Amino acid sequence: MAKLSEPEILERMATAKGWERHGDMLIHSWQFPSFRRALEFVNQVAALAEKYDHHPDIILSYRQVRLELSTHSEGGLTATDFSFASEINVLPTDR
Ligand SMILES: C[C@H](O)[C@H](O)[C@H]1CNC2=NC(N)=NC(=O)C2=N1
Repeated sequence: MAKLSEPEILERMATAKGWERHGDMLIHSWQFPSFRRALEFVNQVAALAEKYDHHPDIILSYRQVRLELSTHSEGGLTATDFSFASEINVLPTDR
């Protein structure tokens, strides 16, 4: 999976709702009603990570979850990061 060019990244950012770009990373944070809910969400993300063999950095702080997506092997953002972001965006986050 090739590293995306700057124009390709900018084009895809328009569809990555809620995600912020920080250099070579896509970042999104969520606040959940409880630690249990935050952990459930992390477990769903972990299942996707294993399914797609693509593993975001996951920061769980009490009720808050922050995900950082990047393709380490390419040293940048690839199409996989953007498809992964879309998959995460359809997970329930306000249950
Ligand atoms: C062999 C396996 O495909 C690689 O180690 C994968 C696993 N998950 C990964 N996840 C992410 N985010 N970047 C990678 O480069 C990566 N490499």
